[in-house]
Amino acid sequence: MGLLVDGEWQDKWYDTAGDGKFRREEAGFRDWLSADGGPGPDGQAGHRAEPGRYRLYVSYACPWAHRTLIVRVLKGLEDLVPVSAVHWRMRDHGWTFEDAPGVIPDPVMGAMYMHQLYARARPGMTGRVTVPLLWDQATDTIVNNESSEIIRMFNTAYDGLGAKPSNFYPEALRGQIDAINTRVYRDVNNGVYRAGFATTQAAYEEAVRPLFDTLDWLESRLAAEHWLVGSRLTEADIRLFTTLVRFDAVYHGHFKCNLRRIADYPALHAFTARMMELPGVRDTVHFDHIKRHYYESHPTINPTGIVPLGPVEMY
Ligand SMILES: N[C@@H](CCC(=O)N[C@@H](CS)C(=O)NCC(=O)O)C(=O)O
Repeated sequence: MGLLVDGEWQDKWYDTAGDGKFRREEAGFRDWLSADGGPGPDGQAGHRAEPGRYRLYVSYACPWAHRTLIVRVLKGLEDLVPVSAVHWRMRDHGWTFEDAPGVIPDPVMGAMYMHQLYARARPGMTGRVTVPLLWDQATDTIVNNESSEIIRMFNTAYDGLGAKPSNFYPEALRGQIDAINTRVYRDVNNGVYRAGFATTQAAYEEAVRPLFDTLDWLESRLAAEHWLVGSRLTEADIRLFTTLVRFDAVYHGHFKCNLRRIADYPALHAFTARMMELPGVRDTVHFDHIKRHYYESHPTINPTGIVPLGPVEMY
């Protein structure tokens, strides 16, 4: 675990000094991919969608990267946007392309470490080296490394190039989707990390209580409806799913989010199973990478690196 400082890699754990709270850094690359190469919704610099031009870099362990893999498969972009996948273990050198089952090497520069791609895109940069990221092979740089934006780009950018017509962020539902996303991001997606990486009892409890309040609230919504918004699959469901599917396997134990399991919530459990059955989604879920990543990458939380055998029942 580490970051780039003035273009040089430094091995450094998250800084929670002071109040013991984990704070996620803002993503640093925010250009936009669009059908015509025009600017993004807030005027971001545009890159034109073309078959094979962009490469998506993911970790199968990572819930943020997982969002992008799901939208990629649901939109039928597998041949249009190829993928590289890092090794599950993230230690002294951060994400690596060390050879192992499931790893898909980097063809752009034959990188061994993900930080080499960041330093190539922005020489001298200071910041964390995260997945997912979208690489533009034509301009040899990173387009974007913020998953919530990459899924919005994938949702429409390839519609004229053979993508499936589904729309996961329809105009009429945006207000409701945004409202759900805000709460789910704060209390659930990022909430599990705020619990797991907290270094004081108070910071941990401050994350765990709203996490379970929000899971209770989601349980009641999903007991009444199959999907979170508008009786149809939207990005709000995809964003919730990637945390729920990891919950009982890692967040419950490793991150101490153990007031309840997802298996104890009938509607959340059924929702997760339903998401798994969507065409192509099961193939995006790699429990081996998920479990080994968390238990092997965080020595301050799990010094032995032992990966628990359970839970027996998965989806
Ligand atoms: N805002 C980013 C967050 C991505 C992120 O934090 N990814 C984690 C893996 S799950 C990572 O690469 N962490 C490396 C680090 O923090 O140094 C997104 O949603 O795309």
